Amino acid sequence: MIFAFKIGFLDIRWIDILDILLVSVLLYQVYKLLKGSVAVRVLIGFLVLYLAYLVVRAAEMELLAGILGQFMGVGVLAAIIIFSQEIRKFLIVLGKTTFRKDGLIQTVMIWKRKEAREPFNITPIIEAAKSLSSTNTGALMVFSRNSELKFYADSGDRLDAVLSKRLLISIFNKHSPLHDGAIIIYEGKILAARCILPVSERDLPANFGMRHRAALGMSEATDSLILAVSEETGQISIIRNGYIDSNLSIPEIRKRILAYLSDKENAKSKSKPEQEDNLEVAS
Ligand SMILES: Nc1ncnc2c1ncn2[C@@H]1O[C@H](COP(=O)(O)OP(=O)(O)OP(=O)(O)O)[C@@H](O)[C@H]1O
Repeated sequence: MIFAFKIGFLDIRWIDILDILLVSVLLYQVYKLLKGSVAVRVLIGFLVLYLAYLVVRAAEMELLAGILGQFMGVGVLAAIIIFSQEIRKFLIVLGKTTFRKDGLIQTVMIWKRKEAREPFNITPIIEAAKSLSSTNTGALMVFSRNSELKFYADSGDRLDAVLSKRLLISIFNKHSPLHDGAIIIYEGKILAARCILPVSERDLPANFGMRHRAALGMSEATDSLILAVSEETGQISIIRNGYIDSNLSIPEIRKRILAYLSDKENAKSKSKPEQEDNLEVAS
């Protein structure tokens, strides 16, 4: 056997290094696929349990290793059920890139391009939000920076439309067949309208209705930022990571959206509140 080097009593082989590299690449790809969805937390939970199992087994703690081993066995089956949608998506992506000419190179190029992504022009959104607010027209806009939020986009009508103030106002016009539900904005386009968002179970002040509850639920379940315009008050709110920020000035709204899109948010708006029962509504 050819050994690469030795750490203490451990003989590291070249094949071990390759093994570690491949597992790292695989884990990173799975993380990228799940990033932005609640499934990533479940995945981290599984990984922590698996690491604990390896440590306990190496320490020869028979009883605990047995219990964790049983759990891991069932865990694999449970993971397949929990991640069935993601596994399907992963296999589709894999199939698409493998069978395309120079698929792997193309995939790497796409990732590289996404790393260097610049935020798009959000002026039409800001202008539309101002106009919707002044006419007390309810609106719900979900911004996503790293995924199409396919599960949610599929619940509505696919548009793939170029952003414009007039289009946004038309969509949220009370007589428009597209006005109900949320729109999803991704890479400078309106991906879909009439999307159904997950609803938060938390207690909210009476002045917030279903629209804000759905915005809050979406911010808890995904890595998105949501802009909501209240139908009653015309107030514009930014919802992110389980926080609702109302009464923001227009420049502040613009700043928050741009910071989110360029991944330059400050720690406060990124982090979760320390106390779960805090009412995370800043107005
Ligand atoms: N789960 C959901 N996903 C997406 N949109 C939703 C959801 N629930 C409600 N909405 C949107 O909110 C709209 C209004 O709901 P409702 O009348 O309860 O809110 P509201 O009292 O005007 O809300 P708010 O005060 O939060 O603006 C619905 O017509 C729909 O467009």
